[in-house]
Amino acid sequence: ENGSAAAIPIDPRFDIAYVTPVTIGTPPQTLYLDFDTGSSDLWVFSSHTPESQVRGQRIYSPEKSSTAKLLAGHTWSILYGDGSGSLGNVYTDNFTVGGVTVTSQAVQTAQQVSYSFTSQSEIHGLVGLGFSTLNTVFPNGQLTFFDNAKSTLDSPVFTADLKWKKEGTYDFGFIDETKYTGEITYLPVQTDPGYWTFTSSGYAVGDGAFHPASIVGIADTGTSLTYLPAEVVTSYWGQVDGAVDSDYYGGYVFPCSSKLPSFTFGVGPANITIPASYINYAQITEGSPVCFGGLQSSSWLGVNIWGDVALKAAFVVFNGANPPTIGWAKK
Ligand SMILES: Cc1ccc(-c2noc([C@H]3C[C@@H](O)CN3)n2)cc1F
Repeated sequence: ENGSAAAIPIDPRFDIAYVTPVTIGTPPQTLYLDFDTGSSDLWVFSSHTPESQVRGQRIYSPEKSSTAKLLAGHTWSILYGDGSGSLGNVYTDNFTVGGVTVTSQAVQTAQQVSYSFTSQSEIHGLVGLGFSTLNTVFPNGQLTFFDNAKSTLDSPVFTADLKWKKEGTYDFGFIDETKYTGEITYLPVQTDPGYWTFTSSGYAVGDGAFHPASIVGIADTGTSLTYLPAEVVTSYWGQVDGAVDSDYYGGYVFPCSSKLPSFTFGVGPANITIPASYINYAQITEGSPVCFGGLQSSSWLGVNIWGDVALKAAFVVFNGANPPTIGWAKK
């Protein structure tokens, strides 16, 4: 059975993250989770999360679900790129997204969450859509929702149609031709260690010349911004008067009044253009004349990350066939 679910920006001012409604258990408990192609744990705020660490989030209570089963002796612990993290134990239960149901999905219940999760009341947990090799459950790693659902889908794919400051969609099992224009360009995916890793064929700043290059990076719906090699972001921000790479603000900032160039990245023989508006990410603080860039250096990360700032400029197909591929189309 195929499915489609909303990807809702959690903040109307800037696209810090997107959440998607899911139901867990019997009777169904609805939570809004952050679908993250950059990790592979499905975890939720729960009745096991200390009240001091819960601030407005909806919780999953396995003890109220007749279909919940404790996965005895199993624990998990995960750390995200920004240093946040969570840990806990594991149940299996019915899990439904946009009409697609997995009857025995490993649902990781949080017994601890870091402060950045506690302070983000709109995110009630994560659904990892990376490869299951990244799952942190011990002693037996668990399968992602997509890996469990794959065999029931018409096609072993899911697509991301994220939007700028608007609600987009995640589709499961099919490719909706109305969501993109032109052709989808498919690229090979390196699945080791478990990210959707692909190689971009280069970049251009604004209407400038295209620079052929091999930029190896991950497609990561759970990361807000896009992080690329220093020489790429230096040539981009070099076109913006007053832009500086600020230690104080932790990245490239620029005068909010600046006219930014767009940014184009190669996907095989094709390309995707990120509009300037997506790169004018947010004011440092409400009303500040200083703005934070959506394109940042990956130098300190050790990996290039095509996060939401790039993904929302495209229709992206995560093809879980063997071998997996990733498809990019304009929209
Ligand atoms: C509070 C909070 C913090 C981080 C994240 C988060 N989710 O996905 C990711 C990226 C980074 C990489 O680890 C995998 N994908 N980061 C979500 C949060 F709600």
